[in-house]
Amino acid sequence: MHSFPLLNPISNYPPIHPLLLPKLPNFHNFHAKPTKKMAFFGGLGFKIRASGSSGGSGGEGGDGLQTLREYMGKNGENVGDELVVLYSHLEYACKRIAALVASPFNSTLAKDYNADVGSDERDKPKPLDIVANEIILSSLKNSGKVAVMASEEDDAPVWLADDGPFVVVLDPLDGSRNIDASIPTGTIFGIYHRLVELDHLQVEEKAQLNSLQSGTKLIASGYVLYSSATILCTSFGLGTHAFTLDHSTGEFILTHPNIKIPPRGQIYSVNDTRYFDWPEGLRKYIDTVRQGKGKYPKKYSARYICSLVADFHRTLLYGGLAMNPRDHLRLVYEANPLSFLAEQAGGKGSDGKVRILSLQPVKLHQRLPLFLGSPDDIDELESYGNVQQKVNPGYEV
Ligand SMILES: O=P(O)(O)OC[C@H]1O[C@](O)(COP(=O)(O)O)[C@@H](O)[C@@H]1O
Repeated sequence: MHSFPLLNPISNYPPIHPLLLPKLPNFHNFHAKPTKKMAFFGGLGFKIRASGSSGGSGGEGGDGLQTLREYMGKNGENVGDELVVLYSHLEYACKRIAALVASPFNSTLAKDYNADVGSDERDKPKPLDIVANEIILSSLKNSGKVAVMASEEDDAPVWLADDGPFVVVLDPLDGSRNIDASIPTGTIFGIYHRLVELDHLQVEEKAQLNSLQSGTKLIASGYVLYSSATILCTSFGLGTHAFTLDHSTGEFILTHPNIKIPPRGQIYSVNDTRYFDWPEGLRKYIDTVRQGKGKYPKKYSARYICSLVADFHRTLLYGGLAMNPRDHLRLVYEANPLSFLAEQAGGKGSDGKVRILSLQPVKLHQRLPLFLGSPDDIDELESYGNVQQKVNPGYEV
């Protein structure tokens, strides 16, 4: 029997430094610029032209492909060098997380950690959440561009650099409770400018206040979906665009420029075993659309992965609604960044009554009902009035 050397999945992405590689065809070079040939090996054997407000076609390397870095650069959306540096560190962290969640070692890490954790596991951070958090923290620190990082996994925001121009809020690994079944997971992030007018305050206070900015102040947000493909979907305020990781080159390639959510979908996404804890309005709405008796005379179907990034990603592409009607998801780390993306794609983010981005966060870990999706579907849902689940007894699974 062969025995394979044990690689630490956390510290081995990319697995081999390119300078140590023997002379191989260039699709093995993780740092090379994508070419058509390399893209073929990565499964991206088609041409894409960036559309959108940037004027778009600039930044392509003549091969019809555009990387995230090119898209952000001077010939693309031109978001500024500092944000480009920040994104390259964030990208790197997310590639490491993608490698980690796909690694045979992730369950080993989980077991080691769980040995020390008490019986009330459900709302405790899962081990991979913590590892992912550390990976992102270290990358953001190295970028030198982040003043403060506020993470769902930390009680308080971490102050990183006095002169960092940006504030990053994030959920490092959402959906990780299903990781043992290889269910898709995701990283969600939002980016604000550092509030220079708060620079004179004590670190704790300015860290907190910078992280509690209203969603209307977001300058960028995004998610990375770890699924059959690793997809980084982002917006800098000029549309929502998705980039797929080409594993042969290590580059995120623009595959879904200017996503437009359909005005209506035919899918609702919710944990509907909670039906009997729902208020009358929400029950009525779901009963109506699944019978095809709503304003859109089609019978709706249910899809619920129970992984917010995956449910939201599908909703962005196919339309309909992704919702969690109880006070469970977080305004700062999840609802605001995803609502920003939804709006930039022509969709809506609502708490069932008002626009998510209009809410001023008062607590870092503030939870709320969240409804994201097609504009006409969200409007119809809100018209039922009473759709927020106030009964929240706690659920075991
Ligand atoms: O238990 P519910 O209400 O179906 O909630 C599921 C949602 O919770 C999440 O798992 C996040 O919850 P955690 O932050 O506790 O992991 C989402 O990915 C998912 O959409």
